[in-house]
Amino acid sequence: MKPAELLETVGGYHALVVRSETKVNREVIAAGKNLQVIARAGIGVDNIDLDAATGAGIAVVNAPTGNTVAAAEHTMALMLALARNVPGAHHSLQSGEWKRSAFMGVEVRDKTLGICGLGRVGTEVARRAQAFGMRLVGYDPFVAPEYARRIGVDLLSLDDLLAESDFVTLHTPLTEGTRGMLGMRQIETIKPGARVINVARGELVDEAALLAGLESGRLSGVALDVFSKEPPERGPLVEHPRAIVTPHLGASTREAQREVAIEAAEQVLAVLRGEPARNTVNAPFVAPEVHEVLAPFVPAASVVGKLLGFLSEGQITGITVSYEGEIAQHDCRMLQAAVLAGLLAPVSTVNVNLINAPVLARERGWSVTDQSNRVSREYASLISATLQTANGSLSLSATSMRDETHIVKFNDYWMDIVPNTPYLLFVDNRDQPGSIGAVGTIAGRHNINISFMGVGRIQLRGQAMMVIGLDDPVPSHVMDEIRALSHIANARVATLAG
Ligand SMILES: NC(=O)c1ccc[n+]([C@@H]2O[C@H](COP(=O)([O-])OP(=O)(O)OC[C@H]3O[C@@H](n4cnc5c(N)ncnc54)[C@H](O)[C@@H]3O)[C@@H](O)[C@H]2O)c1
Ligand SMILES: O=C(O)[C@H](O)COP(=O)(O)O
Repeated sequence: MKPAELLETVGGYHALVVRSETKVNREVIAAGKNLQVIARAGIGVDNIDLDAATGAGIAVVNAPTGNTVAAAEHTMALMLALARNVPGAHHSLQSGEWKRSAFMGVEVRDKTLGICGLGRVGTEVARRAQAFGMRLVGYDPFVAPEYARRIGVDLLSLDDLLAESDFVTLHTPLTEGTRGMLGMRQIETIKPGARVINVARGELVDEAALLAGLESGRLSGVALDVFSKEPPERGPLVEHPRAIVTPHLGASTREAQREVAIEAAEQVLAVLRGEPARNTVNAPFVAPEVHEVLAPFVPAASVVGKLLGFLSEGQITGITVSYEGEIAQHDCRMLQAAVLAGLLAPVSTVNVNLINAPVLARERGWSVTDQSNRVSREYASLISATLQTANGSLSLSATSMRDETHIVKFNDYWMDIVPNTPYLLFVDNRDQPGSIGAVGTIAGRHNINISFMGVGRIQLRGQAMMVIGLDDPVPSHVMDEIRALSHIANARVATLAG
């Protein structure tokens, strides 16, 4: 689709699947009112505005393994084409010439191949280059020397790699640390006669420096599959007789496209079903076995957040979420996000979910902290949150039993209520005969149906917390009537419906 057509169409869809050419910018994301997931049928997500997607609560997933071999094979194709001048010789013969001496090549055997980035593609390139009898050196500060040794690569600094390599191939992602990693200084000091291959990202190299290297003769050749601007302008680099260029074909094999399509589609389905997707780029990955343990606590976490929001008074400054028991054995960021989403959804105009809730909380300047305790004395698993506000703090704890959320503690009051009514009335009262009846009488007089009631008290005839499940809303004048009762210190209503 052309950008204008995409903008016009995207609003009608829940999922968008793209390759690198489609720019999923802020405008597209804003127009994608129903989008829940953007899938990149490939690796690089530099064409997707991740901040905008995260802010809008849209999951971004990629397919990082399906095209690895295709990219590695294209690298080998370009390396051999550079060594043997294949495109130039082909072009010459097709234009009627028979020039054998003009296309004298070099062998790759016994040559040094410098691999920058020893990830998936870099590793596959190393395996294949070994079969050609090449000496392998690598630059990747993020892999262990033991790993490099296992794949037959000697780790070097970038400068040493450039000084020793006959062929240099780039396989890093584009990051602020890798942008322009082959610049003017590197090309000026690279081993004389070196050949450079880039099947990763155009911005990793300074294209003017490459051209200068070709023109000065420092570089014997360059092979580029990717460009800082795609398609690139025609010009001296793209048209240089010792440059081989392909239009971003690294992943373009039938096999790779089938694999990345499957990888992307499976994850789109997972996100739409509310299950964890393997390669979510803008949210923490939750392994299926961990998801199984944590998922039942998501509704409990969300109710805790929602109730705290309704019950809090005064400016919110921060929140502490704690996990006890079995859930605390796992990475609980998903539950923290559920508490925050529960808290933020009723007061936000944007769709709040597990993806954007932490970002939205940060944007409000809240301090969000976590605590884990693998031992829970009262429940197999317990999730609690304490909200810090300008007026003090407020805490709630919940668990999940028999597929139901149970609110089991409000501040210091232990209780056990299942919040399955549209409204919950929290009443701080003095524990004395007639106090429950008085509240019930007011509700009855105003035709407000009570579904259940629970009481938590610290000591007999002391302060107590009454929690009443209601089927009907409580108008403000009725709340005033309840608050006016002599034994009532405060009363607050929370809406759970919707
Ligand atoms: N041309 C194509 O069609 C095509 C196809 C597939 C992949 N790619 C590109 O190839 C690149 C590699 O993909 P991959 O799947 O191997 O990624 P990967 O994440 O598996 O590996 C990248 C490696 O780069 C290393 N790295 C990160 N920062 C570095 C730095 N500053 N210096 C040195 N090393 C650094 C990482 O430690 C990692 O080992 C990506 O840019 C990807 O987008 C292009
Ligand atoms: O990042 C990638 O996966 C590659 O650059 C391939 O991009 P493509 O899907 O547009 O071919």
